[in-house]
Amino acid sequence: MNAIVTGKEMAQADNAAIDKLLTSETRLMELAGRQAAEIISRSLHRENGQLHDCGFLILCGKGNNGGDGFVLARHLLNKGASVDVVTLYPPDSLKDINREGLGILQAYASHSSRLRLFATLDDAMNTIEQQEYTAIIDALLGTGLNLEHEGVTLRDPVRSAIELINSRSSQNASPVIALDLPSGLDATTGYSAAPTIRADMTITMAYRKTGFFFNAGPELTGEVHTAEISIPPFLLPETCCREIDDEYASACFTLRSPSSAKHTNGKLLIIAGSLSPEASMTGAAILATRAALACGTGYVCTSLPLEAAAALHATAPAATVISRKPDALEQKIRWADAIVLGCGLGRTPADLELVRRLVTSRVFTTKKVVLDADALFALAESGIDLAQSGMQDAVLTPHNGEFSRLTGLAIPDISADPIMHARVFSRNHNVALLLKGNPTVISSPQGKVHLNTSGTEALATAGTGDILSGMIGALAAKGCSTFEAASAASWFHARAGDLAHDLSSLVTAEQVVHRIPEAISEMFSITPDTP
Ligand SMILES: NC(=O)C1=CN([C@@H]2O[C@H](COP(=O)(O)OP(=O)(O)OC[C@H]3O[C@@H](n4cnc5c(N)ncnc54)[C@H](O)[C@@H]3O)[C@@H](O)[C@H]2O)[C@@H](O)CC1
Ligand SMILES: Nc1ncnc2c1ncn2[C@@H]1O[C@H](COP(=O)(O)OP(=O)(O)O)[C@@H](O)[C@H]1O
Ligand SMILES: [K+]
Repeated sequence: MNAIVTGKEMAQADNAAIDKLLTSETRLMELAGRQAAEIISRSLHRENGQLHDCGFLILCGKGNNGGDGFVLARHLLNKGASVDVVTLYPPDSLKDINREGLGILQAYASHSSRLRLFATLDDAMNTIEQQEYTAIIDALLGTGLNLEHEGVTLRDPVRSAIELINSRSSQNASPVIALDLPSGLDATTGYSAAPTIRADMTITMAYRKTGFFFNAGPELTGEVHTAEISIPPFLLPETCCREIDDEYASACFTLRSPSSAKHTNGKLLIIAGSLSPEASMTGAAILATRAALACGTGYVCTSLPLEAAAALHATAPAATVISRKPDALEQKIRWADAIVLGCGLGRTPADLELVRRLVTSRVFTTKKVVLDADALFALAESGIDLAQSGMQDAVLTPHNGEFSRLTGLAIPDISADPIMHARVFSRNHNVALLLKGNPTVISSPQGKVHLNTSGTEALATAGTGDILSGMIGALAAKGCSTFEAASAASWFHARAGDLAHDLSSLVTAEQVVHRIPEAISEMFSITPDTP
């Protein structure tokens, strides 16, 4: 799984490369600029990587991001391009490494007419206005910018440079390439300053940054390429965020062994669905049950009001049904390898009491447990502290609204930094958390965080959350921890959504369930029977 890092983690890894691997900062910067030139020439589809017919404008700030820009300028020149470089700050305000980078360019300028150096934006304006560029390169700010909140105003000369780049790009269609990240974007949170570069392409150093996935990040980075600059993954903290991929998801999925039996292939209890004279939420139980069966679970038993049993049997005949009677439930809880609690359970006092009783009983808390929907509502209402109740391996699967109710945090605060909030919640309550969204964040009590960046608005329809709960329960029943099950299931769930319909706007929860076998079997090169 690829790492996705915060600004701080990236700076720590940069420092570790320098301190522990004895890689000089100059070498890292050289690799950054050189790799960026390679990526640019590849993306322009140039033969032999030569750029003789290309012209670039590079605007450089005073930090190391600007230093990357000086190195890039040199490598673009070496490939035959013409390059205009604007330095926004006087050389004596630059750090040694960046002054050296600029010094090399100044020496180049005395030999090459293809390089023009401008000491200020004003000096460059006339030239820039008359010139068509193959691309404009933003080397103004990188991971050195930290924003307290969205919309912090930047000062000149950076502000004018960003405004110039954005307006040039909208007038002349000169594509904008951001080095490391679009200037003005906070690498960690995805907050954007006023103004922030709107890039067509971002060439990020070593690892993608968490800010690319949240807040303004997704709209501003354009296509993201990662430049390999010799900062190996072992320099990253164990707990840094990882992106779930097909390899991870399939490693978490256990195929049945030839000698297996139904009771060794995962026994899952789903306590879901409700029926009253006023309303029915039987569908939630049916979707969760069908999703669990579609994941190849050996045995699925669903507890729901018995009047609804016929409806469940009509679409999931392989599942057994039990009532909500305490004795029957307790017996099945003992039997189960994993339990899903909450989808469409209801919010009556009796439902709240059921959840309270279960999450405080040892027979339940020692199982792998998935708590979703109305179980989360009941937890919030009862104020039960899960850390106290001693859940041994549980995952909660809220969307932002449910998480807000559970934590008292405002929804905008949650969406501003979901990774941080998920991490804190998991640690404080000793449970895994799957915070739904695009992307979905999954955190473990030990501080690990996975991001599921796959999936689209195909899943933005009622019932897909019930399906996800059933899938998590299935993978947990088959052997994964709830953290692994939540991570892998969210990936397969998203894939099933992708496969459900050519037009994502028309996807229904039913179609997602139908596609689960295909989403899983394509990982194992098995052709599923068409449902
Ligand atoms: N060893 C390293 O540290 C490496 C760093 N690299 C590059 O270095 C970048 C990070 O370099 P730096 O830490 O020097 O930081 P930056 O280059 O991102 O910029 C920091 C500079 O921006 C200014 N600044 C901060 N907040 C500002 C604001 N609100 N308005 C205007 N100016 C502001 C600061 O005065 C500082 O001089 C990375 O993004 C990457 O491009 C790469 O060269 C790879 C190796
Ligand atoms: N725009 C989107 N892009 C990707 N995934 C989405 C999007 N909208 C919703 N989802 C996913 O769909 C599921 C919806 O779950 P939930 O809100 O609990 O639905 P319900 O309660 O109706 O079943 C979650 O897994 C969520 O991450
Ligand atoms: K930049």
